[in-house]
Amino acid sequence: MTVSGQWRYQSGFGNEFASEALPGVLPVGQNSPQRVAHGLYAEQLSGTAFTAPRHANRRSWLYRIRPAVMHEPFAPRDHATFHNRFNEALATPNQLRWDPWPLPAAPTDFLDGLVTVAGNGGPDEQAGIGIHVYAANRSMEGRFFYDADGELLIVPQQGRLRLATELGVLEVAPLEIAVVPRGVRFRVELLDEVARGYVAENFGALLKLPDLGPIGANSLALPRDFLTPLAAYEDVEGDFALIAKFGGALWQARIGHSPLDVVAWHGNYAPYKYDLTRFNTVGSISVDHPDPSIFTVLTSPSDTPGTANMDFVIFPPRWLVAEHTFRPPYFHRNVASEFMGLIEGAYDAKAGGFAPGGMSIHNGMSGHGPDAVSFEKASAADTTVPDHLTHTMAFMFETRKALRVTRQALDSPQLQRDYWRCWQGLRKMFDPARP
Ligand SMILES: O=C(O)Cc1cc(O)ccc1O
Ligand SMILES: [Fe+2]
Repeated sequence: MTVSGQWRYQSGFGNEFASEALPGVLPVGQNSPQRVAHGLYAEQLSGTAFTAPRHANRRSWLYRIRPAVMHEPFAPRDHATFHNRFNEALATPNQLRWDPWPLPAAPTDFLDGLVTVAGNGGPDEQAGIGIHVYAANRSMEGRFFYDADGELLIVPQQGRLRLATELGVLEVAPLEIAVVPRGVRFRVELLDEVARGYVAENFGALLKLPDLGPIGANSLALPRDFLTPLAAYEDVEGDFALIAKFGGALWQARIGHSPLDVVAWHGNYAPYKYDLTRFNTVGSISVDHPDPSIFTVLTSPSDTPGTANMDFVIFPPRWLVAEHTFRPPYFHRNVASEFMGLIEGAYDAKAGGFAPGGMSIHNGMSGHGPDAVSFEKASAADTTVPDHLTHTMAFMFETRKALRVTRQALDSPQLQRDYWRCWQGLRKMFDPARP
């Protein structure tokens, strides 16, 4: 299938965008004219309550070939591995780490290749996150998906994806991320042989840029580096499937046409992508290791000020210059819970065992930090010279509630049952006589 339109983007975060794949479609001075140009239908897609304060209000107007309601009834549909059942096992205080998630042997598309690893909260609470991995070797064909339960933050680790969405086409490669808003219908095509990555399903408030406080008006992720697609549509009929995630479960309906039929749209509720290598990383130029909140790309606030429903945090290449400082991540226990993934390279707190495509979970108040080898190395390092961390990109989905791990993730052969041992070599060094 081909999509008509242009593969180009509009820049900015949460702007009032406007885009036409055919000129003259967008009505002027109103949103819902009696008759839309070219016989299109007008449809609103709301991403926040109608009455949300203006600064937080998100919605778009779509001008499309057929309204979204045109499909046959939905019926529940099984998915063996993608769900929101976060109470299958006790929430564990154990530190957990997994080897890279395996690539599929059988033909598998993005949707079939989704595996739920952990999560908290859920769609009914409108709070919490689902954490999933995907591994695929073919494009979605003849089917379209939307998630009514949360927005999807997609973090490719291997292989480029083309996300053909109602609002246009996004191409994302490893070291880029994409966000598909709640409700937006899309198809995932593979641009390489295989694709693997991570997905956060955000049930809470929409992801937004963090406040910068005393950092000032710039730094971290810059709004103009976020890219939203131009309108692009396909006018295709056939026997297709529309798959919805609704209420934590999957549903499927027949649909006689491609729902990616939006010829023009305007508004501030739309998918976007961001190149992580654009992140303007800020850190200490004196002493000590700042808390990783300084590396926040996007945050979903909770109802408690300063306490996020989820943060998306990255650990990009950077200079470490702090003097007489233990430079890697410190030992710590965190009130929040941390899921980490690795896109490329190595992570400076883990000398081994944390490989690209792998992941770890350190739940609230569970001790963690550098492994014994990393600790020894950083304790002996010369901190009068800068250290350049290159070719590395780890990330964290941090969330206020404990991460409840799914049965399939706990039982998987990828789980490193000896992870705890990486800290057991930390030597007792205490000696009251030692300076
Ligand atoms: O646990 C981790 O590796 C993530 C992390 C990194 C850091 O630099 C400080 C705190 C923290 O939780
Ligand atoms: Fe941590």
